[in-house]
Amino acid sequence: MTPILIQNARVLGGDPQDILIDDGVIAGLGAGLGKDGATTIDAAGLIALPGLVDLHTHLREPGREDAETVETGTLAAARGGFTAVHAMANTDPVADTAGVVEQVWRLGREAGHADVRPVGAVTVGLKGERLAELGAMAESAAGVRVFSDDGLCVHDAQLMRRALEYVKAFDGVIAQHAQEPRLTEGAQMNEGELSGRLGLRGWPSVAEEAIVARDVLLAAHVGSRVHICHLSTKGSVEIVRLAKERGLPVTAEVTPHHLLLTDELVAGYDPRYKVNPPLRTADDVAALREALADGTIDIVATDHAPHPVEAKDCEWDAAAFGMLGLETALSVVQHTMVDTGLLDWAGVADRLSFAPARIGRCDTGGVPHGRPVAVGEPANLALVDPSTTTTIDPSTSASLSRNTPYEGMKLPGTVVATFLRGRPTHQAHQITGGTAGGNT
Ligand SMILES: NC(=O)N[C@@H](CC(=O)O)C(=O)O
Ligand SMILES: [Zn+2]
Ligand SMILES: [Zn+2]
Repeated sequence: MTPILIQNARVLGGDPQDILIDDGVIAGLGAGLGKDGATTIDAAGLIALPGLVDLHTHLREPGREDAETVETGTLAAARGGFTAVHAMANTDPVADTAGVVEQVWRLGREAGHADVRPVGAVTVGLKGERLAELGAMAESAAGVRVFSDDGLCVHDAQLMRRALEYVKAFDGVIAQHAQEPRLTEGAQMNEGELSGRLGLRGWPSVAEEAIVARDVLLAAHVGSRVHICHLSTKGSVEIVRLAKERGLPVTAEVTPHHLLLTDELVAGYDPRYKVNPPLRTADDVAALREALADGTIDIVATDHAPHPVEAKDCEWDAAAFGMLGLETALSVVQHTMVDTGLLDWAGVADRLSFAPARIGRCDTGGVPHGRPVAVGEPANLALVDPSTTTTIDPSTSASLSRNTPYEGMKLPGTVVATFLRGRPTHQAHQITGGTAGGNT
């Protein structure tokens, strides 16, 4: 492959530098680099970030290839600046065996748009009755380290304890969808004054917080890692903050939509805003932003949840829960965190690349992600233009689904290019500008 010389990129938002990519790795970093025969990219004004890592993606394959496939979902990932995604286990069949996780992992390799790290189910068939073959999934070619029944909560405390104990042996983590099922039967939106007015069954904050509190205590008791999926309430933030002050082994994620959108949007009964956990109040949003800024919440994870048109183009009650997220995540984070002064680009690199790779244990080993932008590291990179504004148009999405809540919204920032081990997996437009050194 021809070497690539990225010129004058602001690495993690710092001073402009050149990045030389050769043979899939970062071969040079500094001002005024030259390389005969390299393809050059003028990156003046662009931010260079480590390739983003999503700890929470629904790719829908196998089983719901009408909503998304590994191919289309990872293409959406590349467009969003991601070089690795963790594919949730709530597929059909469920990813609860070494065979299924290896199949998903292999499909990712074949597509080649982003590395796919399968998440293994905690319980057989997501039924919450007995543990799946966690060890076999960990030892499989997919090397699973993250286990989750996401979509459903592992609500049986004894099963949760056993799962936490089991994954300790291979440094795995249980990613919990924190939802007390008895407190959320038939729930349709955030419980509050508005749910009463709209006549929709409420999903109370305490249903999340009760599980977060329990699992933090269980993880402490067992000495094993728990990760909280899509944290959505101020109360959950307070519990995680307290747990971290005590040094307990807990990490947490927030989605882009919970950083931006509130339950007020539900007033029009538009199922685009139907998601689990539900959109909460402005007070919750403020607490989530603050927690992401101060590190109480470790990462942003998209919870990219594609659904076919018929699952969303219907009455609120009948509609599916979930929103697209991969292609818009960075723009929403820029809008809510960077442009508000809460986080700088180095912070964005941490919350969307370094930290998720550490939690998913893909920061070391054969094809590492979330590595520093430094000489000798794999050239997994995203180039971002923060000065642009785009009106979100679902018809241009790489996803097979269209259920974005941002349709028509103006959001800042464009992912101009993404590189996976030096190979461009996305280019917003032709960015290469000829050949460096000598004749062009
Ligand atoms: N977030 C959602 O509303 N839906 C997810 C499941 C989940 O993440 O809990 C899905 O699989 O569609
Ligand atoms: Zn979930
Ligand atoms: Zn999910």
